[in-house]
Amino acid sequence: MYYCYRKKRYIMIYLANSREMKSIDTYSIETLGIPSAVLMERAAYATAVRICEVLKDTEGKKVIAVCGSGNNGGDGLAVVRILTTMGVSSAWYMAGDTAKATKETALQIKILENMKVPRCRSLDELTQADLIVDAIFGIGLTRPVEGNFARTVEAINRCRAIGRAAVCAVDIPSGISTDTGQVLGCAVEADFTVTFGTLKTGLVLYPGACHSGQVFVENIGFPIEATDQARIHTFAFEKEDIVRYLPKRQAYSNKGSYGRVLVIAGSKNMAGACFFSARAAYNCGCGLVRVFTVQENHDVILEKLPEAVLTTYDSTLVDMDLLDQAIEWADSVVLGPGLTCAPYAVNIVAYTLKHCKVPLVIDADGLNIIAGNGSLWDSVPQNTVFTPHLGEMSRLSSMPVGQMCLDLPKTCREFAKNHGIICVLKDARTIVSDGANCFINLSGNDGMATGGSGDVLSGIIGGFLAQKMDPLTAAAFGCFVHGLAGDAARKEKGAYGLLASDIIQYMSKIIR
Ligand SMILES: NC(=O)C1=CN([C@@H]2O[C@H](COP(=O)(O)OP(=O)(O)OC[C@H]3O[C@@H](n4cnc5c(N)ncnc54)[C@H](OP(=O)(O)O)[C@@H]3O)[C@@H](O)[C@H]2O)[C@@H](O)CC1
Ligand SMILES: Nc1ncnc2c1ncn2[C@@H]1O[C@H](COP(=O)(O)OP(=O)(O)O)[C@@H](O)[C@H]1O
Ligand SMILES: [K+]
Repeated sequence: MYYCYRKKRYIMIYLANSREMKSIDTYSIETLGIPSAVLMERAAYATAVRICEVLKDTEGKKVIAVCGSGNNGGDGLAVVRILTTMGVSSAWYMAGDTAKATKETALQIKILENMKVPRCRSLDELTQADLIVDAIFGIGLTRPVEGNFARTVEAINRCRAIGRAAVCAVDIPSGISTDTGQVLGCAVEADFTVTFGTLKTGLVLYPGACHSGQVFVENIGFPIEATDQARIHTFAFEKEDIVRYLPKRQAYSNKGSYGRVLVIAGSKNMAGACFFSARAAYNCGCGLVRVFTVQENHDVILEKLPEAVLTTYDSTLVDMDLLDQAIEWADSVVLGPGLTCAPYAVNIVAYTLKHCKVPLVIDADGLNIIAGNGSLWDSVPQNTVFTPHLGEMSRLSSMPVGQMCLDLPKTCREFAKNHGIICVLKDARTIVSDGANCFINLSGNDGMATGGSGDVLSGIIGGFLAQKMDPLTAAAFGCFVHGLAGDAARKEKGAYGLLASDIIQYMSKIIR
């Protein structure tokens, strides 16, 4: 859960990487002249207040800050001073070399020494803490945590694991990469994180999100122009964005006003994929859905989704004129769920890629067919939305999954840029990119790791495309709505019993 002070300042949530965050810092300090000590004081005060809230009754409780020699350490030291002045028993431990302290951090050390605030000299003393402030590394972490630093991180994690102390991370848990959320060597596991100015990508991407606990985003006085000039390029939707982005309904309208989606999906014994995709397209408001599928699925689709228009084909002899008419009819096309990779399906995909002039979503076997037939790339229309999960992405890009996971936003952005498409890289935190900007989806849950869940997503994106949403927004907003519906379904049904059909059912609670 993310608490942002920034309400109404921007549409959507901004997610900074370390370069962008440093640019905000530097611009505020060097160009606008805000003293760095002022920012540090506000950061520390906000953290101290959150710590008091979490501890509730601070009487008899002890806080120890573990500090590095960079400005993250300076924040931790200032927290100790502020808590001390609030009457909270506090102490500090230097994990970094004091000789290397930045001038801001050196100043904080001097003040604590002047105030005679107790300094811990051994990691063993951490066991006396009720709450440990992790201020070893913030956005300045540049390499894996090793040696004494690693031992310090492990000592903090041990105190937390035995239930001795809660842990508050300052800005980001030490050891987590601000850019990728990866653990660099080892990382602190926090109960909560107080971060400054804006959310960081590393706080929401896994495994960083698991290490961060609850995240509080605090305003420490960065002016808006400092954020603007940093040109942050990663965003996330929040619930308030639903009404802003949802296609408007008009009283003076008819089903022709809300677009027609063609779902080219399903195969023998795979009727569910086209049903899920088509039903989800209807549920996000589009006017008409046509399903183009094998004749074996005729009865089941008519029974399960009588609202759909149906065109069926004989897979032993696909009538391309029928496909052509269906494509001509559509305002958007969803291609691939449950299609199989049989030769007839390859022909369908090749034909659709060549002749489709409306926005296109390619999912599942549509992706596998392109991965297995490289020449098809030549006919992929610009701005087509690709929705691979990690396995499909690995087949498409020939990159091992492990390598992709080291930097999912980069993998997604570069793939989109290289192919001129919109990439929806599906995972526990789905990333969407057009090659320049990135969206990280913050909705959804592990209950959605269930068959058919991805088919639902392709239908939602197709439905928004048919309603004239631009492809990047349709893809990113589609993921957000999909995840919110999954969250609503989980709330009532739990994670274990959650089915793809529940996601569809709960969509109408999210968009109304
Ligand atoms: N600017 C401001 O005024 C404000 C900043 N703020 C706060 O400052 C934080 C950023 O501070 P920062 O830039 O000083 O970096 P920080 O995260 O403390 O670490 C840098 C130190 O770590 C070292 N180091 C890195 N990796 C290492 C490793 N693996 N193993 C060992 N050493 C390693 C690195 O050493 P070096 O690479 O130079 O050898 C350097 O000494 C930010 O997160 C926020 O909390 C707020 O108060 C708002 C105002
Ligand atoms: N742990 C999770 N947290 C959030 N979303 C998830 C999680 N696991 C799966 N999902 C979502 O569920 C969907 C699964 O899609 P996909 O793997 O294509 O499923 P299928 O092929 O069964 O339809 C994706 O949108 C993915 O982001
Ligand atoms: K930290």
